[in-house]
Amino acid sequence: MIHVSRKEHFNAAHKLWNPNWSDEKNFEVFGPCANVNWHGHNFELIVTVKGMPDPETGFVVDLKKLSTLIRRLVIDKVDHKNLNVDVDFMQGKLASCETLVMEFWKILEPAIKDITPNGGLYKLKLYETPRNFVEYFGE
Ligand SMILES: Nc1nc2c(c(=O)[nH]1)N=C([C@H](O)[C@H](O)COP(=O)(O)OP(=O)(O)OP(=O)(O)O)CN2
Repeated sequence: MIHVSRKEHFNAAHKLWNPNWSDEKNFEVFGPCANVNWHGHNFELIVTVKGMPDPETGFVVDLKKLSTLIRRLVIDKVDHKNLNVDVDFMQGKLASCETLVMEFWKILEPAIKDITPNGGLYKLKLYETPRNFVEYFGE
């Protein structure tokens, strides 16, 4: 099995805020990430596909097709957006990295299967800052 990865980039605003809590509790738990007027990040999303190379192309997945798919299905929906306000699949959800990768997985997994006949989505890695990142394997 070979792992093949593509990195994409997006900028987005958000705030960490639990609507079931008081303002005081949100500020206590989330600190500056609960800033009422939002804050932004330069996110990096790394999508890893696992599979066997096709004997006719040598590819596990065509990286150009993978990039086009990630941009169309995910990046175009979140880039230069407010994650809490503008993004349909984040409505009513806490705008953490954990939530984002789980939502990205639901969108990307079936679409990647279609372009990866001998494999599929293996891992999503999302950097929110150069030092904060999460990884998700679909379970
Ligand atoms: N488990 C999670 N914890 C936190 C998340 C998250 O999505 N999941 N998010 C945040 C904030 O949105 C943001 O990432 C905090 O940024 P910051 O602490 O400023 O991160 P830096 O790496 O830039 O900070 P340094 O202190 O300079 O290293 C918080 N927690």
